[in-house]
Order: sequence, then C-alpha cells, then structure tokens
Amino acid sequence: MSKAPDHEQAPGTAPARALRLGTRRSTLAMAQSGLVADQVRQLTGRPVELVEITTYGDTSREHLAQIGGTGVFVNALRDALRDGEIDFAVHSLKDLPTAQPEEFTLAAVPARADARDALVARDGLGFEALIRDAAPRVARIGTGSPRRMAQLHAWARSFGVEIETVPIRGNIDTRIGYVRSGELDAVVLAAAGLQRIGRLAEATELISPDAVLPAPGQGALAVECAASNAHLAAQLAELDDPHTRAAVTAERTLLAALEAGCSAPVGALADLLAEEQVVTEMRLRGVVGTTDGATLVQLSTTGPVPASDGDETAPQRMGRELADEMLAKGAAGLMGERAL
Ligand SMILES: NCc1[nH]cc(CCC(=O)O)c1CC(=O)O
Repeated sequence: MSKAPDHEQAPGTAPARALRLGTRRSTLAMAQSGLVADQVRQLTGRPVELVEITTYGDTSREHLAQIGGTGVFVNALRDALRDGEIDFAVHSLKDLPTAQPEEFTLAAVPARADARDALVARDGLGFEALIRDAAPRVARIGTGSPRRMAQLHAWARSFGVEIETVPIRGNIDTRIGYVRSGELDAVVLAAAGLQRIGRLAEATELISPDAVLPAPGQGALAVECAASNAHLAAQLAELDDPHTRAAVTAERTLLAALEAGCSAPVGALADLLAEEQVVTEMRLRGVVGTTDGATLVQLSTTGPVPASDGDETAPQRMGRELADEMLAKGAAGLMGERAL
C-alpha cells in the first residue's frame, strides 16, 4: 500500500471523524469486521470504530430455512447504513442476496480465505472413517444447510453408506458443542469461519470441493457502503481483490441465474488458473440437488478471463452459461423440491 492517506490532518483542523463500521456481535462477525477495520485504518489513516448491530438472524431461534434465509443477516446492517448510523458494513459474501440494491455499493471484495467446508468430527475422524466407524448405526451429522445435506448424503452413498443429517442452529461454538457433548458425530462448518475465530485446528477434515462444493461466495467478505458516499467507496475499493471479485461474480451469477436463494441447495466454486502469476483461465463448478442427495446435477466449465482489469463480463457470462446448462439438465425441478 504505497498510497498516502488523503485524510491527513491539516494544521488547526479537527481530527478526521472516525469511520463507523457496523458489525453483528457474534464472535465471527466481530473477527471479520476487526480484520477489515485494521485494513481501512491503514488505508485511510482514519480511526475506525465498531458499532454493534443486532440482526434478526442473530436473535431468531428458528432454523435459517424457516426464516427464509436470504438476507436475514444483512438487512439490519443495511438499515443502519441507510439511516446514517454507520458508514460501512462487512458481510459474509455468501449471506448477501445476489440482487444488489442501487442505494448500496459493494465497494470491495477482499482476498478470499479458504472457501471449503470443514468437518469437525468426534475422535479426530475424517468423513469416510467416521461413517464407517459409526456402523451399524448411521453417523449423525449436524447441518441445516440444504446444500450441505444434498452433497453429504451423496458423498456417503458413494461409499455405500447412509448418514443422517440433523438441522442445527447457533454460533460456531454452539455447533461444535454438539460434537463435544456426544450428541452428534460431526458438524460441518465453513473453514473460513473456523479460521477467522482461531479454531481451524478443530477441523478433522477440510472437505474437498470434489465432494462438497461450497456456497457461492463462501470464504469471501463484502465491504458495503451507501452509494451516495462515492468518496468512501473509492477508498474502500483499495481493499478489493480482483481475482476474488471475478470468482465470486461467476459463482453469484450462476446462483442468480438458477433463481435460487441462499438457503437453496446450490454449491458453486470458481478457481482461477494462473500462469506466471497472471490469471488466464477460470474453472467454474456448480451443483444443485435434492436434499436427500439422491439426484445431483453437477457441471463445470472452463473459460478465459481477462487479466485483473476489473472486467466482470467474462465471469458473468460463465455463470449464466453454466446455469443454462444446469437448467437444461433439470436443475429447476430439483430446486422445486427444496423444503423451505
Ligand atoms: N451461513 C452462516 C455463515 N455465513 C458465513 C459463514 C462462515 C464464513 C464464510 O463462509 O465466509 C457462516 C457459517 C458457516 O457456514 O459455517
């Protein structure tokens, strides 16, 4: 970061007002916001103050699927942005609805953390060992995500073994607690979340995307401000990672084109292939299935992407084209069966 802060205090003027960063109060949200706050302090030279906002997703005891999934974690932060209570917000990108309202700018998508799901199982077991070890019982694996359910059932069946998935809610600590108490054999969580709260060592397997594709945008953050605040948006844009932006754009375009919400059983992951550190190609994989894992439509495509010039056309086209192919293979019918 060689750019000089443009908020240096002129002699005799008041110090720059602190930027207010709205955050949910969960350990994960605070960790994510803290990371971004540090980067923004460095970039702008301005103090950044965390403002805690309680969202419906934090207070509801219902399962995510029952409260409609899309946007529950996001709306309270956007309300605070709209009301001018905060200057910017950090979201988990996978919780952000695919339609971007005009009044908010997705100013930055910082470099992505590990996109994979992680298994936290009893006795240090990986997935295959766990489901075999549980026999003649079936392993009970905690997840309320239709996407994880569909792919975990299909993965277990590829070993000729059945599993039971058990819907769970709560923060990461609560979820891991079900394994520690012996109530469940394992839970599945985003690796990025575990990593950000310093508990990645508790993962007993980082699940290969060949077995379980993560949610579109998983592991990436979204830094959002009011569209009217163009000066701040330009400053925050320094945090943007064009490769991550290209990947998540392809994944989210696929999701949008499948007309699915974030609680739908859609997995997607774009990998960028680089030659001598220049990104030349992108592979986009997508999956949609029934929650019992009996039917999955899983396809991938590879295409050239322009170097990191911010062009979103190629990733968007790949996302749309892959969605069209998946729909042609019956993806829409599978999503129609989702239990909401
Ligand atoms: N659905 C909740 C949610 N939103 C973002 C993360 C983790 C961080 C990330 O994926 O970026 C999680 C928890 C989880 O899925 O385990």
